[in-house]
Amino acid sequence: MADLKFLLLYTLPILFLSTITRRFVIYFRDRKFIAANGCKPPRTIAPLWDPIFGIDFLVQCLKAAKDGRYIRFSGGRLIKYNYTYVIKRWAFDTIYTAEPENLKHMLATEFNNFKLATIRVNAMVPLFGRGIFTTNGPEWAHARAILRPSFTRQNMAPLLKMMERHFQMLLLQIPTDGSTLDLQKLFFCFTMDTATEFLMGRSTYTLDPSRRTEAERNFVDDYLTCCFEAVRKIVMGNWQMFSYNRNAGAARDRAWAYVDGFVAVADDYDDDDDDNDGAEYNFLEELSAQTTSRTLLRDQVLSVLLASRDTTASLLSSMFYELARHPHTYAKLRQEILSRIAGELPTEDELNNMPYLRWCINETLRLYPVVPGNTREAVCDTTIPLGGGKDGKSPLFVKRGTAVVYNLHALHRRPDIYGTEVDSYKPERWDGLRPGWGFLPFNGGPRICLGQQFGLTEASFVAARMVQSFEALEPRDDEPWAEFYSLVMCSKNGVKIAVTPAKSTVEN
Ligand code: HEM
Repeated sequence: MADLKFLLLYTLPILFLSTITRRFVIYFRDRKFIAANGCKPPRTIAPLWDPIFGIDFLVQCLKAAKDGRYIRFSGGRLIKYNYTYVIKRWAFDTIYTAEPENLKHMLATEFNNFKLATIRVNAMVPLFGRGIFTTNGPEWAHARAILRPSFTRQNMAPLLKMMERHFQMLLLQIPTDGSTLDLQKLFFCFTMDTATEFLMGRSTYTLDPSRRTEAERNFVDDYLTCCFEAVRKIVMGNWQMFSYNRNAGAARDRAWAYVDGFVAVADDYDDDDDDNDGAEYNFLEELSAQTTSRTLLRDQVLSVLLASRDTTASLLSSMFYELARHPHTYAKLRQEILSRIAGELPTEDELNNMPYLRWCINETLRLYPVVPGNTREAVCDTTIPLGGGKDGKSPLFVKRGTAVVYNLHALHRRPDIYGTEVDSYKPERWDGLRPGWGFLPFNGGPRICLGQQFGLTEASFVAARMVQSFEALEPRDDEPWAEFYSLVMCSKNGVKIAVTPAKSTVEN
């Protein structure tokens, strides 16, 4: 009884007072910071029916995601709210932006003031380990430093040879009798096969069942289970800490064990080794010269697999979705490619010197950014340069821990950067266009995509080989574009087309 009296008389009031004092201190500290940095209140605070948890906004997001239009929905809000707005909930604010200056500030100029979103890191680390894609600060810098040499020293010739072997398998899956195929499915298999061979020296052979073993089949299944689980956790946000998925845990253990097998023998690879599967280049072998930590090697391999496989497949799928619907563009692209490399395999130099091909790729990445939405979290009290004040031209205060969400759907459709008809697929708009921080398919600043050149070369190679192999494409799907958005964005309905084979093709 005496204890309760003590609690009521002293402890609770002290707790209450200290909370109030802390709030005051933070409030005045924030005011001082805001004044010193010239920050103004947000130009736009999006209205919420439920200002406590923002349930109404959450329901709208989930409904849009279910209908395959989440990115269009969230990008549309940014366009409506002048490219930067704030959602204020009881416990926290979130800032949304599609302003090039804000992005440059956050991703480059003030890089150290922002980190990857905690929700993403918490969702992915248990499944993919602590690789470049899931870490921040010195741990990320170390990962980037040991991975960079493998990308900068890359001689693409052996990789193009490897891609051609897998492309031959892809060709065998394409019916030439005018029947319908889903090209997206094939592209995702192709990039799984090339990425695994590039990274571990042994392909998963999803396009070549005659060479695929049980181990590869299981690895692909387990890897996909981990990807789905990561997305599920990201969608659950902070509630993910209460979720437990035994199947995903078991899939993770098997996938790690599979990669560990390659890590263990990385030092022993040589060109004549059967285990090396005839691979002309081995990433793990290169990487093992940078570090002896097997865990680190495995985590980096899984991170790069994640970063490379779905991204390139998504770009190729969206590109052929549009090319099948724009026969004139396809004919023009064919003309460029055949005029330079009619009956031969393309080299890296040739691929890098075909302007129309690059315009088609850029236009695809503009309309269908592979990673269309992303988030950074403030690691300290900081600012972004635009979005404050009545005209939105003043800096906006970003409190430590606040998430800043950026959306490429809105950024890539800004009429002030891209002119008219921003929703149409027009590769010609890239003639002389230099959008700078208004075009961010590979991100920017110190965390810019490490595999940009690899991804562009692989996409260009496959596009050129498709164009050499097929005279015309025909869309076989009347559905309007709907997004399937998991770790990357692709078409919910696949890319259903039919092909007309070319009269003459490449002699291998
Ligand atoms: C069309 C193809 C690709 C696109 C559009 C793309 C896009 C991106 C984007 C947007 C990021 C930043 C993600 C973030 O910070 O949240 C990123 C990071 C990364 N990408 Fe790519 N990527 C592509 C292909 C590749 C390929 C083929 C590889 C490897 C072979 C690769 C390796 C990486 C790595 C290692 C990172 C992490 C960089 C870091 O955090 O420092 N990417 N990529």
